[in-house]
Amino acid sequence: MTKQNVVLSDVKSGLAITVAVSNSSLFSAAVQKPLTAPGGYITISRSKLLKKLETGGVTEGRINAWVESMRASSPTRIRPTPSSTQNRDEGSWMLKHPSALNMFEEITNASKGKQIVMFLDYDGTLSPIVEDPDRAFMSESMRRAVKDVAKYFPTAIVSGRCRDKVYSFVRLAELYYAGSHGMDIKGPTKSYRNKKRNQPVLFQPANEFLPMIDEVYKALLEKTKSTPGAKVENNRFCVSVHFRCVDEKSWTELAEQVRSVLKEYPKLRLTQGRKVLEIRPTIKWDKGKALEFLLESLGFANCNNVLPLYIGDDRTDEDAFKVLRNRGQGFGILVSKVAKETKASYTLQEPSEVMDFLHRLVEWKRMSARGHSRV
Ligand SMILES: O=P(O)(O)OC[C@H]1O[C@H](O[C@H]2O[C@H](CO)[C@@H](O)[C@H](O)[C@H]2O)[C@H](O)[C@@H](O)[C@@H]1O
Repeated sequence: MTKQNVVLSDVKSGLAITVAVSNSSLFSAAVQKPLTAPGGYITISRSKLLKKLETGGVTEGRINAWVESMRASSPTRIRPTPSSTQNRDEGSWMLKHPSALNMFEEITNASKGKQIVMFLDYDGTLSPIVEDPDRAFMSESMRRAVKDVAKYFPTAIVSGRCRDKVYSFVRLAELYYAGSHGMDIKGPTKSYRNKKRNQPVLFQPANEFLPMIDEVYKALLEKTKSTPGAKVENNRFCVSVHFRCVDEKSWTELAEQVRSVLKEYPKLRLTQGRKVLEIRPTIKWDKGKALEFLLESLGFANCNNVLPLYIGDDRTDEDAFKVLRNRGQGFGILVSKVAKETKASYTLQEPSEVMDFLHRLVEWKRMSARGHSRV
């Protein structure tokens, strides 16, 4: 048996991550050739995974910097008419990160002889950003586009949300789902082609943090209830504290409330998203690791015959863009209307452009399949 693939289980002990299940049997659902991977084992040591990324303590300075960066991107600060300097900066940014629609041929050319694997973030990528996180629905047309993509390419949703929640929005059983920033991974429950039900995959490296996350969720609910508009969302292996509906004047106060709760939990850390602070375990696991895990489990460990495409709009998606850059494989595509520091290669402006891109990919695949059948 080779050590080629990582297959890690949702074992009760949480982090004893060695699994005796053949990779190909776990991931056969939406996978096409050449995805018949040999089974394999890899053990990731508990200590390596649990190595803290930083001390759990979040400094006041750091919190203030996050609040400042949220303010900088808030509509009250963005000037409606960009100055010439801004125009120039946006122009050079677009040269560095051109539109994935304009570069479509380059992308498909790079995929010659390779299997495209599609990774999609949810909020701000498949659904537009809205005020109420519980109402971030995906349009029917976007659902159809994703469904079509998954007919041709293994497709995963990689989200900061709780896996069940993101599944309830997407509702496509043929996809892979990596919820809680990749800390909760499940394979397709339905094969698109033969509708056969498969054994779901589970990988939950932060299992032992569940009681702590639950506790901190309750503490945050209590602590922030005095701040109008604040919303605390339980994402199972992480917690989000939303600033979007809070008066900007109270952002520092809300951030301070978060910090005061967090200082009791040195094993948890904070990251920042779009008007949200996210609390998660200090394990070395993020969306980038989830991407690698899925690629390896699909049989693409150390392979040249794969082209991963990852589309996302958030800071947390940068971990995945970085992995693709470091591998020198595939492309990160950032969804953004404004210039941002990013490791992505290309950009799309908004979810409607993401849908156009998915449509073009399906159309291109159909055309090339027809072309081949004529030869
Ligand atoms: O990784 P993602 O799928 O992008 O999830 C990241 C966070 O997305 C959600 O919050 C964001 O979208 C909300 C709905 O549009 C919006 O109200 C909020 O301001 C955004 O930050 C989700 O609610 C969070 O739990 C996720 O962590």
